[in-house]
Amino acid sequence: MATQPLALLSVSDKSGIVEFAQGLVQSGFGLLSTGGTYRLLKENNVAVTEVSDYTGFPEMMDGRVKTLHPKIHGGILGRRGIDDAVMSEHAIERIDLVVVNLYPFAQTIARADVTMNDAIENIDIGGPTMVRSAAKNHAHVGIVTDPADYARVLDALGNGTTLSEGLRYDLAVKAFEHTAQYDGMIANFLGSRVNETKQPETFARTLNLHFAKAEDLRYGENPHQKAAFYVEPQGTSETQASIATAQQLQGKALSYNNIADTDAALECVKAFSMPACVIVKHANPCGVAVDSDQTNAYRTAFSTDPESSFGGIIAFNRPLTAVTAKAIIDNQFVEVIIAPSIEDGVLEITGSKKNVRVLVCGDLPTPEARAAQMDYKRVNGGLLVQEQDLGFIHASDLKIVTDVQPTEAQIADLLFSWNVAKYVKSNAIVYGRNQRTIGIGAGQMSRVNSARIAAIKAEHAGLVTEGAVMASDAFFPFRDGIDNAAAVGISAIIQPGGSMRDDETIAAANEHGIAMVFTGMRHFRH
Ligand SMILES: NC(=O)c1ncn([C@@H]2O[C@H](COP(=O)(O)O)[C@@H](O)[C@H]2O)c1NC=O
Repeated sequence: MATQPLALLSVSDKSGIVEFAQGLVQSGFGLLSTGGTYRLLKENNVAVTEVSDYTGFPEMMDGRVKTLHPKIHGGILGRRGIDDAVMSEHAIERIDLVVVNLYPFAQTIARADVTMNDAIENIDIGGPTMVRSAAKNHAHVGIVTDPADYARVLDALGNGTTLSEGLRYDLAVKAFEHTAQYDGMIANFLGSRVNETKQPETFARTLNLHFAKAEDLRYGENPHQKAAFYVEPQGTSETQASIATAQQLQGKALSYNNIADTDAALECVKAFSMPACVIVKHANPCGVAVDSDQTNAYRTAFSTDPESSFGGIIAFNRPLTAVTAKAIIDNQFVEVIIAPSIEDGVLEITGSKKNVRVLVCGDLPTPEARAAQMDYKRVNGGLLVQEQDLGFIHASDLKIVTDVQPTEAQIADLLFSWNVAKYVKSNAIVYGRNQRTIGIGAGQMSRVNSARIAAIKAEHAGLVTEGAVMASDAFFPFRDGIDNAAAVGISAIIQPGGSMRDDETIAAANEHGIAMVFTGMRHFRH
């Protein structure tokens, strides 16, 4: 074998590998490679030796054993200056650079028709073993696991075969992150099939999550708390149009609370198919409106609770127009505006207030096409995991339980208010009319108090509750909530039903001449 340093190339994703290999040869490396990678390089006239020729062992067992050989792992793991004699005794050459990406396990298990055998055969063994060997021995060896790094590695090599200590360390950390994610996926897949029939279950035996730090934040919920924002690596989730993938076009860095509130606003506005505006303060919508005219939607949402909207987060489900941007900037102090996209001229307008953060998130999925992600809530010593609440109610799902039947307009307003209530912290009461909120009562320990607060807020904003509809995220345990609604002129109510005392609340609604519908679905949000 040559005395020049060797690079070992063994990749499943072969994009860019030929050009990278050519660059490595130019830099002075001799190349070793496994079957498929070897053939591709050969076809492209790159000088390369097949691993099996170097080890003297053929690849065998349909590729289960290719690189698992002391001449490979000794060449990667050998400590230069300490293990030289033993390497030379066994004719082990130095392998100074390892370029490996792994069998496509994620893509394999994403297939609807995947079998257990497909999954097992796509568990890479030799690849991670080389990745880990090289990463462990990063004092001497470079490890490249991501084709996106080929260019910077060639740049860093210049015309030599040595990478800086800093780059080798960085690549080694990346390599261990890669194998950790890979093994986590395998454990999640197999661990959700531990029953006798190996049928998939929703929750695996252990939960292995992989998030990458997007940024350190100035502080957390409060200035004395340290914080950072971690996001799902792209391509590992079905997340569409999210705060994690949104692009910030203007304004200073988002804070911890900005991120949480923008998420709340964006997820709420996704619930509407018509043009809508949601204004959020402290994770609760404080004004929501649907209107074919976006500027009207904003003005109406704002008028629900101008006090709370001050310093709020505003989300739209349609491209932000310059007219709406001007209406906002002329009207209020706003922390964040997020929309699928912005029209020409918006940034000139919002830029007049330089601290206003403007984000675009791309097109939103339609309300019913949203894919449920998992929701995580940390408790001391544990993690609560559930599916995201994407339960959707149509007019045909409603059960009318009162003598008075709701009108079509009332049903439209009931469904609108119900959609808002889903995003309000429990106990949630939403008064609405004409596709807009009139008053919102959030986060109270008693439902009747949320109802009182919604009425107080409406009055405070100069809005009339007489004739409005009311949505309650959970059933009324007593008739007092209905009596309270009647006292402020509520004409129709939407609630899940299911209380022991449903008869009493239905009787109360009948007494007051209020139409009431049950959804059969609860939307607690804690
Ligand atoms: N078994 C082994 O010794 C082995 N060594 C390398 N691999 C993988 O084989 C793939 C490349 O194969 P090929 O060059 O034959 O297309 C890479 O994803 C690499 O991670 C192996 N495959 C699976 O474990």
